Amino acid sequence: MPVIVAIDGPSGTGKSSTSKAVAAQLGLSYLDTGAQYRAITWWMVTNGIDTADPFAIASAAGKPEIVSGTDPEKPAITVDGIDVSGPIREQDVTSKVSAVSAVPEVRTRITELQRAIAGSAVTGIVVEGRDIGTTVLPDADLKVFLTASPEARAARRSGELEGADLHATREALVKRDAADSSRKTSPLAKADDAVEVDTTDLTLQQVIECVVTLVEEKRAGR
Ligand SMILES: Nc1ncnc2c1ncn2[C@@H]1O[C@H](COP(=O)(O)OP(=O)(O)O)[C@@H](O)[C@H]1O
Ligand SMILES: Nc1ccn([C@@H]2O[C@H](COP(=O)(O)OP(=O)(O)O)[C@@H](O)[C@H]2O)c(=O)n1
Repeated sequence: MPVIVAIDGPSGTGKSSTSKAVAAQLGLSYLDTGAQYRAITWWMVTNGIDTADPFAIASAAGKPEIVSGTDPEKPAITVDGIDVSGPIREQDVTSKVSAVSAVPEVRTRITELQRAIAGSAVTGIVVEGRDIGTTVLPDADLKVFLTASPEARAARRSGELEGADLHATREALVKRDAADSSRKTSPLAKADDAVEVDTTDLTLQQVIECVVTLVEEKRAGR
């Protein structure tokens, strides 16, 4: 039976790094759902859609064709055949993604894609995001909710960007968490049956081992 693992949590808690490593170690597929929301946001920006106008976003939501790779060793994402893995990480997209992903028509479209990808994973899949355990895959075999202090998350994120200001990074993270947690449609939230792991004082390796153990316990029926 394929194993379905949902990993949710705010930005910088270690979802992507942990999910990729767990999937690679256990021979599972991997899906970065944040990259899909970033990709649709990139398309809106590139096509001159006003990201502050939910009606404009809603009417364009069905237009871009988003294709996600599921190999944890080389995650890939294209929009209308264009590789957008670089551009979707740029500041402009990061600052607009919460507004775009709050639009119900966007979420319906992307959620359908996510369910189709998860349903076709032969050995199973690790899917990471904000609403995977609560909305996208409520019947997942294992749900993990990662947390970490805003200070630790900001330090991790600013470590990735040359010349990043720690204070500004922290403010931007907290603002995005608030927008993602307060939207009406499938907000960032811990599912009741998710295992919460606070990664503030854990190394990435410790978090990976913890999640691998949880998956193995589930597979063994414990
Ligand atoms: N437990 C950890 N301790 C220290 N650094 C970490 C830890 N987990 C992840 N990181 C680093 O923090 C950054 C953000 O991690 P990432 O997996 O992208 O988080 P998320 O997907 O939740 O935003 C990456 O540079 C990653 O290497
Ligand atoms: N399942 C998901 C995943 C991401 N998102 C949105 O996409 C944004 C970017 O997600 P991400 O996982 O790439 O963000 P980081 O953790 O990399 O900073 C989030 O801030 C949410 O607004 C969402 O709404 N639902």
